[in-house]
Amino acid sequence: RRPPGPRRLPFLGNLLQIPQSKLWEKALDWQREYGDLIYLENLGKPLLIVNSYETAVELLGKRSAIYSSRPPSVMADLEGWNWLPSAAPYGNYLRRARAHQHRFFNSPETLNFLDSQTSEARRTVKNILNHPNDYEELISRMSGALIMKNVYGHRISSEDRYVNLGVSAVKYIADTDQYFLIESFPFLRNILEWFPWTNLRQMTKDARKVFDALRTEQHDMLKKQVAEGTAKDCMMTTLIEENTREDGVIHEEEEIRGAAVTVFLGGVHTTTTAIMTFVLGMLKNPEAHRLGQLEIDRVVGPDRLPSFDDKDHLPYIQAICEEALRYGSVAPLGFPHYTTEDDVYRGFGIPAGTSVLPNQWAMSYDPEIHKEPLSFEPERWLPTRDGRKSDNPLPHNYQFGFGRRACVGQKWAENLLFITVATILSTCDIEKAIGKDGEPIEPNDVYDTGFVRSLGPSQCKITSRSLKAESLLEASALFDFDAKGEFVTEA
Ligand code: HEM
Repeated sequence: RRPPGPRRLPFLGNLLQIPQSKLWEKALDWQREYGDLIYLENLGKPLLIVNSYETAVELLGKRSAIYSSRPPSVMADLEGWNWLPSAAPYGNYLRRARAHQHRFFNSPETLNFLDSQTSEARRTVKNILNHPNDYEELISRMSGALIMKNVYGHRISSEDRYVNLGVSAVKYIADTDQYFLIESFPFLRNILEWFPWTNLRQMTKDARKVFDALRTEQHDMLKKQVAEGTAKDCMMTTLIEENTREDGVIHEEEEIRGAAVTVFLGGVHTTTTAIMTFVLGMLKNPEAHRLGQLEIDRVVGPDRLPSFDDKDHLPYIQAICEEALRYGSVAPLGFPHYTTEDDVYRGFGIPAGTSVLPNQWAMSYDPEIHKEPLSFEPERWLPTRDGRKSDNPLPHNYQFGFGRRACVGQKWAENLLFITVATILSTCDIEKAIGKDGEPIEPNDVYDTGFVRSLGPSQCKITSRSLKAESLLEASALFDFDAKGEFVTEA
């Protein structure tokens, strides 16, 4: 007996009922009829959508020994990205690559990149005040610049080759959905490759070039710099230095390469969407904007900019960040997990080879859980006057995935979100723009519907709060700051 779900047709299964986009919304509709587990089959391939946090923790967390693989992908082989650890099946290669990622992103060394996050956030806010209409581009550039600096010690240029490679790579991975026929019937690949109008052969050739360049270029340059003693402090320098044996061979070199590229590909769009959602939230809810500024003024005051040391004293800012993670629901269906053994849950059989999708969007938008889910309300995450806290799981506990595949960059992303939100609120006013008719223009609330959502800019006014704020930002563009907000020199 399979878990409940819409009726399946012979051979096609649920192919005709599965929508082309926003499957997460359809799955929440289905919940009324079938409960929080929805079982589907797509041309014979089993698919399980998990709508509730509790069940996701039960299956993907507590039973992670058998729920932690990724579905095999023919397109990953064809396009040459099957070496990315985030796409790898659960096993030793993945475990070793994740250990390298954790070595840098979740060890005390994490503290080192707090400095660069503070500096880059300040620099970016200063640029936003100079070019408010470009705020989306500047926020995206900030995430990219920081990842490149932290991972490869590379300062990006305005037309950076590696950043452009990253954008193309993410697009190739996201577009693989279009090739579901090849995924379902791998033998078709041989036929379709010869059909000139599918352009498959050329497309996969171009994709391979992109992924090959990502795999080798920065890595090889870093190796050279480490050998010459000119490498900057960053994840790759740390990993290469620590893993180079006496004979010069780098232990687990493939895992180290893969670990770095996945972090680069996984970190930029996701963090950008979370920060863009914060700006949207401020436009949707001016009272939240006002309360955030009041808290910053009380805790930080007008004579300095916020730093990570202030975090524990800024509960309202933290609640704004939680709400940005909920509202943005960056990866609405997470990344697919894949079962490696048969399992039984609540009396239902879940076969080995099932793709399991945690519906992180439903966890954020289920109206049975969140009152008025379409409102941006940081108050949801604050204790009430009598000290009662919300019973709902905090978005940072589910928006970054589950179990042994959970996001390795969570702390990094949460920190960048916090310091950007705090810096913007301490120095800028964000308001709706006024249209020709004299009425405020409603912000852009429509997300792109890829497997990682993105949000374009709104027409809005971003202005400086005071001359003092401007001069503090001006000074930060000239100097770097450490995690306590003290000036430090670049050396
Ligand atoms: C708001 C920002 C972010 C969100 C919402 C997010 C979300 C996620 C989610 C949902 C997954 C899949 C987890 C699963 O399979 O259960 C994931 C995986 C991953 N994320 Fe993030 N992420 C963010 C930022 C970052 C950053 C900044 C980095 C790197 C610095 C990063 C690196 C990764 C990597 C490497 C994986 C693959 C893990 C694996 O397959 O083993 N992410 N992320």
